[in-house]
Amino acid sequence: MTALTFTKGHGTGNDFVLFTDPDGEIDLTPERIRFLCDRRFGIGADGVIRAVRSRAIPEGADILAVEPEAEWFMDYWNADGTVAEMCGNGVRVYTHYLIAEGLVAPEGSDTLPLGTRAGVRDVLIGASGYTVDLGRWRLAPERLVAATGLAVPRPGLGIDVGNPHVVTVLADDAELDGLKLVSEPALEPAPADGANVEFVVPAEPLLKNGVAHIRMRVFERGVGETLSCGTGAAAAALAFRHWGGEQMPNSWSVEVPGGKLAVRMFATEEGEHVSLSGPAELVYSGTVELP
Ligand SMILES: N[C@@H](CCC[C@H](N)C(=O)O)C(=O)O
Repeated sequence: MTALTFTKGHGTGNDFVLFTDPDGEIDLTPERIRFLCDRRFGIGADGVIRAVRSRAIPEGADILAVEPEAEWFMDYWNADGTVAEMCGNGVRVYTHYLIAEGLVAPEGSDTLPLGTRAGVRDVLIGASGYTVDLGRWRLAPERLVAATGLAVPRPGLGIDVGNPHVVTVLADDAELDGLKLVSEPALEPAPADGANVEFVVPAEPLLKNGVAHIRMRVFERGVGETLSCGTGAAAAALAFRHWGGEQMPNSWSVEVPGGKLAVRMFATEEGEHVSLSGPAELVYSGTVELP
């Protein structure tokens, strides 16, 4: 048995167990992750985030070659014990945790570079929350999406923001609210590594003060339906803008069951980036015996 000191946190209801293992000494197994995320037999969370120094794990070597300042790596695991490349809500909560634990001490509205399996991600620390630059995004293949509550499969647009997403637009609020996301939506053709699946509808009105407003529900790869998915919100806004064409803005507000997230697309020298802003909360800390 190993005693683990953890903190529970969330970003718009997407919840995580976080702990510090600077030198990567804890043997993290899928079984241990499933235990930590179990809402009845463990702590309960959508995912686990280990704070580990980039130099302490193999994936960190590539990170440090690109950005020597990225001292900390977000070792993110889904509740089913699989690892994922990126977590948009998780990276904000992770930043908040690193600051609260005194592991980083950024000044004022500084930017913190963090290692992730999707590469280096810069987090801007603001007075009212965190903004993460999710980097470049790309279109991925279209797929048919079948889910309980949908009479017929719908076309879904593939979007990669470091991790894979398929976004489907539904007719209206009633159709979105009528979905039963108790089992994994079926994708045709099935992506080899799976995907997070987002269902979106426009809000009424869609455009307000130059910002486009949409509502979203999500079935996360390796988790199930969650109250929010940050990278999913970015993918949903990107897909909607793709469908909407030139008249669509670059500022988006995405309402999820757990709150609201802001997404912005902006030009950089290497191509268009997408950013995600939202809250991050730490709720409680404790100790648990790992099996
Ligand atoms: N909740 C996250 C995404 C977590 C990873 C995802 N389930 C995957 O497997 O890609 C977010 O806020 O982005």
